[in-house]
Amino acid sequence: MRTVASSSHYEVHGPLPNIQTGTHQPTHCRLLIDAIVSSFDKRWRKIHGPLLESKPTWLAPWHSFSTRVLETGNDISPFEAANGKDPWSYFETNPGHSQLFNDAMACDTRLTVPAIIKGCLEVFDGVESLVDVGGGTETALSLLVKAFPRIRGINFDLPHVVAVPPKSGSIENVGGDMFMSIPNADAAFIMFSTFFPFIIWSYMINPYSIHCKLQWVLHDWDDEECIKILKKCREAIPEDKGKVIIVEAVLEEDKEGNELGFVGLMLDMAMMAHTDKGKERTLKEWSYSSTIWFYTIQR
Ligand SMILES: C[S@@+](CC[C@H](N)C(=O)[O-])C[C@H]1O[C@@H](n2cnc3c(N)ncnc32)[C@H](O)[C@@H]1O
Repeated sequence: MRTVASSSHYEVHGPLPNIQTGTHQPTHCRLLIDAIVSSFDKRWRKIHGPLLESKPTWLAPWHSFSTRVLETGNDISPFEAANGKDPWSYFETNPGHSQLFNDAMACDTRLTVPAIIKGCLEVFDGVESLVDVGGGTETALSLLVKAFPRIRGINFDLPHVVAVPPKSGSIENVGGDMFMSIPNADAAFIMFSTFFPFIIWSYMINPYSIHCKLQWVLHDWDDEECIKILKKCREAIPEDKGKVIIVEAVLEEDKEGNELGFVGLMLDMAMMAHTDKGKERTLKEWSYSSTIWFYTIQR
């Protein structure tokens, strides 16, 4: 077992069996986030998630949720059925709601990125430039660049998201569509804000040069769409080195009574309500890739 982090806040467990990678030995560390969880109640009041979740726009999809579940071949998400557009198009024409969504994402990010920095420090070894794919309003990158001042950060998101005034002068903001093209960088990061448990996948091409980051983005999309996004990430990073870091929730199978199992299921339902084909995935579903270096961080 390789120890990634050990402190009073984090407990490191051994590797999971049956996870194979190509050339690199997988590392699996479970980190207990006591500090964050214990302060959660206090922070909750400052978290924008409940504000977002209680908005009529966000609540309406749940009223047609059963139709989505019961009717096969129903490809329009309850969000689109209720609001006439998919969330990303809706946000484009509703700046107030867009800001609320981005603030909610940023709140989650402020909880999880410090845990990533503390628990998975070596993932960022040797990283010189990092593009945060679907990075929202640059919260994750601000924290990462502060922790690793050598990193040149590129925050990449839809044009209307990066059009809001940047938080930090040190991060480059680029607007675009990740299905078309992703700005070149040493590393890409994909994260779609959510609560624990989450998983960091580090697609290893070269262990010392990280090139792409995706944080909580892939759970918005089905497998085919994820493959398209990942191919664009591959094009964005240098051929001979670099990696894509993916931060996502992981559903746990066969864990009856797991107190946080319900959180994953709740997120899975939220994806069903708010996105066309998004879903949370189990460890088995994430394990299809052949060369993975990964960590899970879990309460
Ligand atoms: C759930 S948010 C995650 C934000 C951020 N990664 C975080 O963890 O807080 C998903 C992000 O993907 C962005 N997004 C959706 N479709 C996109 C596209 N086609 N190209 C680029 N970004 C996109 C959204 O605007 C949003 O900021």
